[in-house]
Amino acid sequence: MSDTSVVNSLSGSRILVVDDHRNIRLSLKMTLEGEGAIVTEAETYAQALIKLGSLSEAQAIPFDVVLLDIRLPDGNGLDVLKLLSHHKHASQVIMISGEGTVKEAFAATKLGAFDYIEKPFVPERILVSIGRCLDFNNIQVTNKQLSQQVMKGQEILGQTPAVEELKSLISRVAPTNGRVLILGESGTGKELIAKSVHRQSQRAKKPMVKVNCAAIPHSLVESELFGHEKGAFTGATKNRKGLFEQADGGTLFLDEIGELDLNVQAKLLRTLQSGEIIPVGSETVTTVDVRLIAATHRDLEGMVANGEFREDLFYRLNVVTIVSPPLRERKDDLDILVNHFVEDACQEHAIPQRSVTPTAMAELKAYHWPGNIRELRNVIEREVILSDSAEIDSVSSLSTKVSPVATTSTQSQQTKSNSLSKTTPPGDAASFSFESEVVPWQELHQAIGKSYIKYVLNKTQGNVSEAARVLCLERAYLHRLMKKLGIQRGVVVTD
Ligand SMILES: Nc1ncnc2c1ncn2[C@@H]1O[C@H](COP(=O)(O)OP(=O)(O)OP(=O)(O)O)[C@@H](O)[C@H]1O
Repeated sequence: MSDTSVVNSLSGSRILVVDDHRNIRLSLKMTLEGEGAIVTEAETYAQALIKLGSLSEAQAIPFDVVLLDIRLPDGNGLDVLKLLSHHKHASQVIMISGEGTVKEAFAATKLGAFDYIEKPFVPERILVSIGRCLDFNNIQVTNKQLSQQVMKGQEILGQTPAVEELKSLISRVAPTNGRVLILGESGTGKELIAKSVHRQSQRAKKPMVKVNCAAIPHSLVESELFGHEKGAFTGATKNRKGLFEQADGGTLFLDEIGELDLNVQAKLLRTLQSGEIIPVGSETVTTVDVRLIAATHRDLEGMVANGEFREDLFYRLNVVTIVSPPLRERKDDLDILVNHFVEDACQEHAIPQRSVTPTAMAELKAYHWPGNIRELRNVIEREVILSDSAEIDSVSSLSTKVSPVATTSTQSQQTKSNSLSKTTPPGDAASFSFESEVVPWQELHQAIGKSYIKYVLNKTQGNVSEAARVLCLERAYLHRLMKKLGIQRGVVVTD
C-alpha cells in the first residue's frame, strides 16, 4: 500500500481500466482494488463504449476515473476521450500509452485528458494521478454546490411577456456602463434586478455594494456614502471609507433613493458628474469608478415636480429605466413562483415536499398581492410550515386588509374556500354578501385596542405615562401605538 492520503481518496471510487494487455489490466486492478477502488475492465474500444453506457446527457457516466490506453485493437483511445469530452458530467480521463508521442500527449491534453502516463509505469505514478483526479472531482462538486447556494434565490423567475421583456432589457443594459434607475412597488424584485444587472456586467467580479437610503439616519448618509476623516464629527474616531470607495471598480446600488435629502442629493450629483468623492471633514478628492444603480418605489417625477428631488440628479440617474411590474399584472407567473417558493420553504425548514392544489392556486390568483412577490413568498412559507398535509388546499393566511380582485373564473371557488378572510371587492357585492358583514380580524383587533387605550387615557386625564403604567406598556411604545391608531395626544375622547 502507498501513503495514506492516496488510500483515503481511492476508497470506493469507480475506475474503468481500458487496455488490451491483460497483464496491465490485471496489475492495475490489483493495485487499485488494494486501495479500495471498484475496478471495471475493458479490453477493446467497443467494450469501453459498452461499459461507459449510452453517453447520453441524461445519464451520469458510472465512473469517477477512466484509465485509457491509446492504441486499442479496434480503435483509438483518443476517440473515446473525444466522446467523453462532449459529455456534461464526464469522468476524468488518464491516458496511458506504450509508444506515445509528444503529439499524442498534446492532443490528449487538448481534448481534456487529466493526465498522460507513458508505459511502463510504476503503480505509484498511477495512484498519485488518480488521487489528484478524485481531489479535482471533489473540488468541482463543492464549487458547483457553492455556486448553486450563491445563486439560490437570485434568479428572476417568470415567463409572462412582462417578465420576459424585463429579462431581455436587463441583458441588453447590463454589459454597458449605463446608470440604471429601477422603479416599482415594494417587493416586486427591484433588488433582484439590480443584482442581475451587476452579475451580467463586466464588473461582476468586483463588489456590488448595497445601501438602503431609508435605513440610514439622515445625519449619517453623507458619511456612509462618501466616508469621513477622523474627528469630522462626534463619534468619528478614525478614518472610514465610504460606500463609493468600497464599490470602486464595481457597482453601488442605492435602494430607496427617494429618501435622500436635498443636501445629500447635491453631493451625489457632484460625484456622478465628476467621478470624485470628498469624505466628510476632508479636503482630499478621490476618484472612483463606480456604476450606479438606483431604485425606488416612490414617484420620483412627482417628487421632482414637488421640489423634493433634484431634477438634474433625476436625469443623471435615469439613463435607463427598468420598471419592475407588480405581481397583479403578471399573475400567470404565480404557478412558477408558488412552486418555487414551496420547494424552497420545504428545503429550508426540512419539511417533506408539499404541493399546492388547484383550489389553493385559484385563491392565490384571485388575490390582489399589494405586497407583491415578497408577500407571496411569506404567505407560501407560512402555509408550508402550518400545513398538516402534503397538499395545501386552502390559503388561510392571506392578508385581510386588502380586497381581492376576483376574476369571473375564480369567484365561485373563492367564495367557497375563502369565506372569512376578505373584504368585498368593489362592484361585486352580491357574491360576497356574507363577507361584507364580517370585520377582518386585524381591523377588529385595532378597533378594540384603540377604544381601550382611549378609555384608559380618559381615566388618567390624558396622562400618557400613567396610562402606559396601567397598561403595562413602555411609554414610547404607547406613543407609537397612539400614533399608529390615530389617537391624538392630549385629546381624550370618551367612546
Ligand atoms: N421574479 C422573481 N422571481 C423570484 N423571486 C423573486 C422575484 N421577484 C422578487 N422575488 C423575491 O421577492 C422578494 C422581494 O424582492 P426584492 O427585495 O428584490 O424586492 P424590492 O422591490 O427590492 O423590495 P423593496 O422595494 O421593499 O426593497 C425577495 O425574496 C426576492 O428574492
